[in-house]
Amino acid sequence: MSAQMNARRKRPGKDEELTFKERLAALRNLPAFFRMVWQTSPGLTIANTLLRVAQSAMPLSLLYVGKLIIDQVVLLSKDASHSATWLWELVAIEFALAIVSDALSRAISLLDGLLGDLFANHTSIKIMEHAARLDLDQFEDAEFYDKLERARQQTSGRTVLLAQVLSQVQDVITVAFLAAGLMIFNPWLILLLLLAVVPAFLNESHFNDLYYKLAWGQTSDRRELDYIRYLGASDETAKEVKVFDLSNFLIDRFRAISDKFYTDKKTLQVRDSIWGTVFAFVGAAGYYAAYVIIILQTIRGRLSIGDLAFLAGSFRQLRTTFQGILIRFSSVTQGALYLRDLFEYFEIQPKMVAVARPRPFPRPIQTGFTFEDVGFKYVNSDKWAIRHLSFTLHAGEKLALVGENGAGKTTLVKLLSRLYDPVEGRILLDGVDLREYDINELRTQVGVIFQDYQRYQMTVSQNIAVGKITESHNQPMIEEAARQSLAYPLIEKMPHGFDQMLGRRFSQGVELSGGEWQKIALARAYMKDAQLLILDEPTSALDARAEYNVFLHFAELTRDKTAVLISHRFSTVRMANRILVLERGSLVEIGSHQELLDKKGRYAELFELQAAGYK
Ligand SMILES: Nc1ncnc2c1ncn2[C@@H]1O[C@H](COP(=O)(O)OP(=O)(O)OP(=O)(O)O)[C@@H](O)[C@H]1O
Repeated sequence: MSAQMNARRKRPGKDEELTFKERLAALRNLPAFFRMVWQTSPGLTIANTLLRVAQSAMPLSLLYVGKLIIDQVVLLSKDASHSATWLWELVAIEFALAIVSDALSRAISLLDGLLGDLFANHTSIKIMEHAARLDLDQFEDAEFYDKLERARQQTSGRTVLLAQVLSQVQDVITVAFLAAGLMIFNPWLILLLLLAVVPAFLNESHFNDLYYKLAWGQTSDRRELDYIRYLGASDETAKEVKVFDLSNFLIDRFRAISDKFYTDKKTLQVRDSIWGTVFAFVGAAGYYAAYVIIILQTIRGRLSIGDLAFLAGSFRQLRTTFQGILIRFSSVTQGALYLRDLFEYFEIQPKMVAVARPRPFPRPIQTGFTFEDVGFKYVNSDKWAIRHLSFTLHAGEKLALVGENGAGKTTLVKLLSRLYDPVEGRILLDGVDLREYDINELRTQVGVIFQDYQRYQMTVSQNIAVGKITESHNQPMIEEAARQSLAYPLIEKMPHGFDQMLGRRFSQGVELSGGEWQKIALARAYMKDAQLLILDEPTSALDARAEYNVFLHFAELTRDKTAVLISHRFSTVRMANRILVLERGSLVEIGSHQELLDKKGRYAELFELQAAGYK
């Protein structure tokens, strides 16, 4: 079983209980979380902390000044000759404290907001940076996707966690201040306080576990829900949804999943609110018991009226703050559990490790690429996509790959460009394993345009520049690439030329035909000065004449380069020096067009088949 599967088994399942210990263990993620917050902005983090410490002293100060005011008022009401100066000074102090406290809360919530936004951006960037380091096959794993999804959710959810943890620290200090005040008058009140809040906390904590487990178990369904929502309401899918009349099918599926989400959550929410009410009652009983004690002591003359107001106020405030802390503890640990998902995602390491001392890429390539008994299967499949494949792609050669759908042509190309490494055998470049070369250098020296290339909803220039993004400001180079791919005349006719926005997603974007998109995408191949150029059916949407011209041009432009092209059109394929025929992942024939025709084998058969279609 894979390490990932093992990791999954350890996670709380439907029947497993998330223990208190596990919750505490999740708190271990907090230091790493704070490191990330600190990296986001040291200045804002310090300012936020200082303001919160100042704010935590406010409740006790306000209550105490309030007590002094009441005592003064009582004194003055009994003895009118007493000076009132101290009373008015106290009122002025309370007024000042109230203003400062209000200003502090506003400043804190401002800093929370700013820090939260910066943190969300910082985390999103880290998630993207990490995704860029991972291997392609990791993206093809559903479990990986779930992790990525949960990590992605962290970015906004965790800004709340940040405010919660900081408020928690602030409230703990507030409680310490208030409790100290209470202890001085009557330590027993603290015991009553615990009785009033602990049961409510345990209840809250229990339900938070259940909410977390519910959300955890729903991750992959939630992904499906997002996908259906996208299919049902997106410019890219609208055409097919209409033509195939899919909307009801999609809506029914959406309703089925979302109804289940709703029912599961509703059951939990109803139980939560019933128990919450019961424990709120217990809490209120604790508070009023304490109130009665304080009142009795005041009647007996042991406490002044000011003391009564101070203690009752302190107790009430302590109860709310303490309850807040305990309840928040539960959501902080829950947040920390989600953090575990984020850090688990960051822990996923690419399997294609770079060699310690990579070899420089040969310039120029001497002998070429040799496949030695290469076998490959995708992680999510038991079937060999390629098996026992041996051949050499000679330096400077133009090789065409031919084979029926699913024969393994694209897979071969992905292996050549090291998107994957072979599972069996090896691929050599000038006699040395491809894995020994620097992967980044390899990527600059091998240019590939895939059949499912991306149609970026960006400008024409940007769409071409993705071929070599470091040259995105090199307009002459971009225009030259467009000339070479024969896209130039098309771009010239666009209202904004190279600055034309493509696609329908953004305003003023124009949509292109399939063939027009291909010409633009092809220009990416010419952005790189790569030694090996691979075109994987990037011309399938071009009409026959356009494809012929593109390849004629391609052959001319790559005269001293090595090239691999995949096409289902034999008029194009025959331009190659040699043709490799693949069938179910294995090589069946290799040779020039004429040699293969003379051989009257698989190639000749496929060629005749196509020729007959044109007759
Ligand atoms: N990402 C993937 N995960 C699992 N299996 C895959 C994946 N990509 C391709 N395959 C499988 O590998 C085999 C070879 O696919 P490949 O895309 O290389 O074929 P191809 O010759 O390029 O086909 P086509 O002419 O249709 O583009 C197929 O059986 C396909 O189902």
